[in-house]
Amino acid sequence: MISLHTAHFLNNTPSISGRSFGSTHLQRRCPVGMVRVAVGPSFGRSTDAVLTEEAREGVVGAVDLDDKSTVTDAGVEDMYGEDTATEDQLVTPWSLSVASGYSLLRDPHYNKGLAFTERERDAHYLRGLLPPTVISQDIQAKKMIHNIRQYQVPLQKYMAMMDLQEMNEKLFYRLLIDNVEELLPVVYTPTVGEACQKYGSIFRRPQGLFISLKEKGKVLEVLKNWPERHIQVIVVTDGERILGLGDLGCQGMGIPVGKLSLYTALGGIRPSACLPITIDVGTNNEALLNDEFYIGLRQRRATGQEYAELMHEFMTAVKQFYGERVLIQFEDFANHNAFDLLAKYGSTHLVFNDDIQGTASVVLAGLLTAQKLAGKTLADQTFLFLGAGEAGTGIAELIALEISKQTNMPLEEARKKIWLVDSKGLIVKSRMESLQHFKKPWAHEHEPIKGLLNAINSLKPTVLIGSSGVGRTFTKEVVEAMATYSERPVILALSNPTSQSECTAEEAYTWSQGRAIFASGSPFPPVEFEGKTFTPGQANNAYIFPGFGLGLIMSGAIRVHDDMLLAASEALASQVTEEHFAKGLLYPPFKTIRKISAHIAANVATKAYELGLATRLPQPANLVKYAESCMYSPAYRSYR
Ligand SMILES: NC(=O)C1=CN([C@@H]2O[C@H](COP(=O)(O)OP(=O)(O)OC[C@H]3O[C@@H](n4cnc5c(N)ncnc54)[C@H](OP(=O)(O)O)[C@@H]3O)[C@@H](O)[C@H]2O)C=CC1
Ligand SMILES: CC(=O)C(=O)O
Ligand SMILES: [Mg+2]
Repeated sequence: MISLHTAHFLNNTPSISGRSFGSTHLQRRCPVGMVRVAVGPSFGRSTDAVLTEEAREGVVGAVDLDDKSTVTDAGVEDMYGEDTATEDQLVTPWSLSVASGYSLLRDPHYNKGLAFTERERDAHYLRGLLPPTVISQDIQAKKMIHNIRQYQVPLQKYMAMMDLQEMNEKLFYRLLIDNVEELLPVVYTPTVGEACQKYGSIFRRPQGLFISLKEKGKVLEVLKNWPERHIQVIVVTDGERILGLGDLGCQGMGIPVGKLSLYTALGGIRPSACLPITIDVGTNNEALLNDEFYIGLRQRRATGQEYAELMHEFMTAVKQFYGERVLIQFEDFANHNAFDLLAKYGSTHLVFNDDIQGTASVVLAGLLTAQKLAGKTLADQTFLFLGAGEAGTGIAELIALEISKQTNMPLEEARKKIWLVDSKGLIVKSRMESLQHFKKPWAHEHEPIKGLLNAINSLKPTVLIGSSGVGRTFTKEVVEAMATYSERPVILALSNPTSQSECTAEEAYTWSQGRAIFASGSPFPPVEFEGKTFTPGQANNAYIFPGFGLGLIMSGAIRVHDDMLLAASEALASQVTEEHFAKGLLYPPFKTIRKISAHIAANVATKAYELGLATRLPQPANLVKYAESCMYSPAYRSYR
């Protein structure tokens, strides 16, 4: 029923390079068994297919590989033997190596839907598979955004966007790039948080790679299952601290997927170079363990050596398979692993912890702007954090580094301007023995204090930063106290998603009588107060990581250095114009994010060259232009 051909189909195939998932997979895993086969009309007559070793050996009962007489122009029904095989018989999962016809329409990377031209419809066996009309990507984008706006429920918008990503990748990115301010809250915080919570229920098709304890000893094999070889950025989570929502186990996958879609839309990294990964070592979330729709391992989290061994195997396999220059972004790990992973792999791999380093860089950028708005230098301010974990201590350290650079003050001295409160109260010297290592630099001489308000009244901070993951902790009393000690208090409610935000924009402005300089991790709409409109900024690492990653990739950097974070902050702050200042904005609007990312990338790359960490030589003359020229475009390509 299937006849084997070789040379004929080599000459006759459409020349789009093969990218369909299963086929590249089979080609890589079964190079010996790869032969070309002619397949029936429903899959396009000139497509290449890949035949596995098993198929050649005749494991598909209904397929006679040696019978050359049965392929006809009329086609052969049940050619894969799926209908006739009984449930316990083996069936070969056929796949095509060159997308054409029906499979082309189902390949999100190449699909253009109704935008396929008449010529392409002829050349690629699409006749009849599409209705007659041909429309432009502009019209497609207009229709899609109109449809998405019809949904009232954010999660429905999220699902519509995910469906689009799986159907037509270029249209997805076109929509996201053109409507970034509207769609960022859909594909990213806050909606991505709800999507992760409900991931099991809304799960349709797997995205990214899942590496669980079951794959221990086989991680390299798992990486080989991914259809792309030229990976430049991996975002990896183990799902233990998803935004401020806690342990969501395997369902944390929504975060790497979302972050990587921003890498492409905001930073211009090609989608095929991005790989989302979730490491599943179990979950301690009882509700998920008892949820019949839960998609992850049903066991409590592995810790200690078992955890470290899987992570080490993963890190080793990634470097072995993708090389020294693949960027591994750690995302939403719990702090008891995050700091150790960064320290352990920082000197051997190109690693970046977004929650520690990306957040630090974005907040520092906002503070550099705020120092102009408030008319004070960083060294003039007193900083108080609610939350002393990854975000809190990461930001604190970068502020101290910047103060030290600005004033030549020793780092130790600069740190004394910064205070942190954790779940047990103010971090002070007398708690030193019991403190986790990342809190120790912040244990200053002071009497113990319980409660944020007491800490504010004692320390009289001018900058208050929320990074505890606990919502509604900046109460009216807290904001009013901040406004008592400073004419222009800086209040940053960083915790995500919106439900965990320390306060709303409206609360910050009204309780401070319009004097607060405010930004939040998740977006809030503008606020009217006493006839004036206040536009809150979004202090979110999404401003930094896409451009930061682009800078590393385009310079071929092999390690991340703190000075690169400072360089990224300066680049972001430099994009805030007088017009933005006038509106009290700490950050430039997201709608110019690609330009912002190009500047961040250029500054980061410059630093990589200065530090001797860049391997792409010679250094391009104009790094901003070079960054722009590297960026992915969602415009459709013409297929020959
Ligand atoms: N806007 C942005 O770009 C980013 C925002 N975030 C957000 O920041 C939040 C925290 O993230 P991260 O730092 O990684 O989390 P961590 O778990 O590392 O840190 C949380 C910290 O908050 C403290 N904490 C918890 N509850 C309270 C409480 N009731 N009162 C005082 N302190 C408390 C914890 O105290 P203890 O140490 O005693 O347990 C810990 O120090 C999350 O909501 C996350 O979404 C994170 C990264 C980027
Ligand atoms: C923004 C982000 O990285 C977080 O909330 O974890
Ligand atoms: Mg994060």
